[in-house]
Amino acid sequence: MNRRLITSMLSDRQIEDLITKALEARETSYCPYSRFRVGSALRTVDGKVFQGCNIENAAYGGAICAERTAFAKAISDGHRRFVAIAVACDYNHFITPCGICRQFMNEFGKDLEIFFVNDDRSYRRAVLEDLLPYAFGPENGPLK
Ligand SMILES: O=c1ccn([C@H]2C[C@H](O)[C@@H](CO)O2)c(=O)[nH]1
Ligand SMILES: [Zn+2]
Repeated sequence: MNRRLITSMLSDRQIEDLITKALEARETSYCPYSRFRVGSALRTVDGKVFQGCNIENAAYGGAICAERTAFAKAISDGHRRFVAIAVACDYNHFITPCGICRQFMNEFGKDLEIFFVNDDRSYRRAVLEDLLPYAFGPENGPLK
C-alpha cells in the first residue's frame, strides 16, 4: 500500500505523544563534540514508545544517531514492527534523518512514518519510502 498521499495512521493524540517524547529524549543526548542534541520517539505497532538520543564518541565516527538508538532499544527488547518515529533537535528546524539512519530504518519497513519536529512542536511528516527511493532492502538481498 502506498501511504505517501494519505494521512497518518496515528491519531492526533498519538502524534502529540510522540512529539512530547522526542522533545523530552533530547535531554539525555550525549553530544560533547557537536553540541547538537537530538531526541527521538519510536512507536511500535502494539503502541509501545521507545525513546532515543544521539550518543557521540571521542572517535567521531563512532557516534550513533537518536533514531538508531531508539530502534536498537526496541529491537533488543523484541520489537520488529513499527508505525512511526518522531525526531527533534534543539533548533527552529525540521531535522530529517541522515542517510545511514534511512537505510537502517528501511530494514524494518519502508511504510514507517517520520515526523520532523520543530522546537515549537510544529512538524512535517514523511513516509520513509519517499526519503529513500529505490532502496536496497531485505526484499532485494539474500533473504528474498
Ligand atoms: O537525524 C539526525 C541527524 C543528526 N544526528 C546527530 C548525529 C550527531 O551526534 C549530531 C550532529 O550530526 O546529530 C541525529 O542523531 N539524528
Ligand atoms: Zn542518522
